[in-house]
Amino acid sequence: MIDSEEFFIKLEKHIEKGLPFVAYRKPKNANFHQSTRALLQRDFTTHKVEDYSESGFVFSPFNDENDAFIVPSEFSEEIETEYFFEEDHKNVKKLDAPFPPNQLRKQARVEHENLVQKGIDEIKAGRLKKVVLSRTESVQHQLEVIGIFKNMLKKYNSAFVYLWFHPETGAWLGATPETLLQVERNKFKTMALAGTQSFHQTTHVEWGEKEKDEQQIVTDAILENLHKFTSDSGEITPSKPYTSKAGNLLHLRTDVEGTLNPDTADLKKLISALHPTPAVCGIPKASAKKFILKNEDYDREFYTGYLGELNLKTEKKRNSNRRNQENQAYASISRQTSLYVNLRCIKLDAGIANLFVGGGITEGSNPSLEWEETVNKSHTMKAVLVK
Ligand SMILES: C=C(O[C@@H]1C=C(C(=O)O)C=C[C@H]1O)C(=O)O
Repeated sequence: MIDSEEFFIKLEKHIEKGLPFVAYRKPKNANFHQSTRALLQRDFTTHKVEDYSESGFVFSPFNDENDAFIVPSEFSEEIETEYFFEEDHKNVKKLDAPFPPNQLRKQARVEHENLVQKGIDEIKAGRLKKVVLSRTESVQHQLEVIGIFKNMLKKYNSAFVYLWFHPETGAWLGATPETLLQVERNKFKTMALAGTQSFHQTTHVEWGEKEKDEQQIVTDAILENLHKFTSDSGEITPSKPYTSKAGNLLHLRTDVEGTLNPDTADLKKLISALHPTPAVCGIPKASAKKFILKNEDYDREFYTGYLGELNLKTEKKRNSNRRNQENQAYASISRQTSLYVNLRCIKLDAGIANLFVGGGITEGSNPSLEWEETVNKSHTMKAVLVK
């Protein structure tokens, strides 16, 4: 553990040199704050994931035909610090004023509503059941990259917050509420996250039939996709759907966990069975992906891809509430995979921040409300671009 000043100086030096690195913090767990960690690669070599036996931090695009990058532990310095604030409970301010002029927004609105309508038509024609459609928005920002990252760490305790830099991908930052997959030994966890509404001081809210249906579709698809990895000797248990807060938004969420059948569970196959999930792509997966690649008029790149620790050596902290014998087990070293879906993210270009926002479309979707949802989602990122 180093102090946070030294931690951020090390990141800055890496940025100056243009070397690949990642800094990140996992979501707060039952009020227990996670430390902020970084993997700082020592040289300029580009490493790609080959067979998912690698150890390090992976950064994978939406389109899984393209390569996934990795900052390997083997060639990196690992550092860790404590850096957190109790700001998460506050509402994220709506920041419409300083951002793009109305003219631009009108055009963007029409374009996004047309795209959503196209998706609805495709669903009504019976060719798709659900499709997630998105757009990008470019805004100017005044803060340098570490300042934006610190803002994310301050504001979003319950998200997975990261800053990724690689000379081949550029700088990306995000605060995502969505787990793709966590695996430790033969235990796994994932979630079905879909349905969105604004947060107004309470998480005790009602959900409409459209949101409940949409979220159930995602849960069912995840359970079905995982079945072959858990059947026979493994098991899988979904929670009841519940409301989960993410910045200024609420989502409907089901946690799924279980044990894997060691004969069929292979990390590469498991990831490709899940990614891209119906929470960011659609159903059926292949046709939804095709529709997205053809009809969205920009390249998602790493937005709605996944990222996180891959087979990373982790020393479990002792838990003083447990009996001695169990403490022994909890102090052991294991390999952990902790992957998140790359949502609520920003790609930085000199002076410009490109934001990415989307939403799930089903037969009952309304284009104008879908536009509003993307505007609400964009506040998560806009709020960290200002002082
Ligand atoms: C696609 C995004 O979010 C996804 C879509 C959601 C929805 O349609 O309600 C909710 C959470 C995410 O699974 C995004 O944030 O860009």
